[in-house]
Amino acid sequence: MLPVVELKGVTHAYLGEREASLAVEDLNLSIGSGEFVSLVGPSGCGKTTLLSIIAGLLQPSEGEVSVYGRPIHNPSPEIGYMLQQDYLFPWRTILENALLGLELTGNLNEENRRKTVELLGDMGLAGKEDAYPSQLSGGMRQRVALVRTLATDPGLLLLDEPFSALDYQIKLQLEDLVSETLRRRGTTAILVTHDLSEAIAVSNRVILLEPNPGRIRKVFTVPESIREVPPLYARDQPGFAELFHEVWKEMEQAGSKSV
Ligand SMILES: Nc1ncnc2c1ncn2[C@@H]1O[C@H](COP(=O)(O)OP(=O)(O)OP(=O)(O)O)[C@@H](O)[C@H]1O
Repeated sequence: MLPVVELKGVTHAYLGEREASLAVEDLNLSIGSGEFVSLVGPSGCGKTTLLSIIAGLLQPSEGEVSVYGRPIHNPSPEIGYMLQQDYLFPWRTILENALLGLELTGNLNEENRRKTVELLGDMGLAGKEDAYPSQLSGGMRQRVALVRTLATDPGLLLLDEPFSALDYQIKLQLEDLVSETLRRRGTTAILVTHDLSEAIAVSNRVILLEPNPGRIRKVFTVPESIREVPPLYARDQPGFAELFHEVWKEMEQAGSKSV
């Protein structure tokens, strides 16, 4: 089957006034349909750069990126992008915020509106449609942002530390909710996170990048015994602690890579 995301020899250098700095170098990666992949690694190893390239927001200096078999040069409605901050408009109600993506892509109709209301309900936000963002908790606002992203039904979802600003308890609940929703929809997802246990709990594969320049250091496949339960319980599954230590050790070595 055709991969959803394919990177071939992707290199990116940011051009400064005097010199260019190599952010990522020769990345090769293939992500299949419905797969959940996490990108982890020390600060500055190129996780956000890579996500921006896959989103079509940044053109790599070298190499090829394709999504659904087509080269990516611009953002596309097939690709949803969710960030750490929720970026809800304070003057719009929850439902109006949730419908924004559909409005912008010219896809707002009665059917999609009904589906979005349903999705708000799935995310535990029933009855909040007419509230304003300031009346909601941080965790609720983040769920609205997720509904807004999912409402356009992207086949590929890019998540850049979407849970990192939340309380631990809320973060665990959201991991479960997101993971369940994406599995049900068959959405392919790439998550950038600094939280190794989150990465292992939600993913099929954990990709460890190393810095200077950003390269793939190691790919860890999460065993089925961990995948078969929701993320909240994955942490208690046999093999979880061992895999966590393995990734942790490798990440420490990646972090000590000299400039
Ligand atoms: N706009 C930019 N201009 C110049 N250099 C940049 C720019 N954005 C990132 N870089 C550099 O590219 C490298 C990779 O940065 P990137 O933000 O992709 O890493 P990251 O792994 O997401 O980091 P973090 O975990 O700290 O968010 C770093 O050396 C960074 O300084």
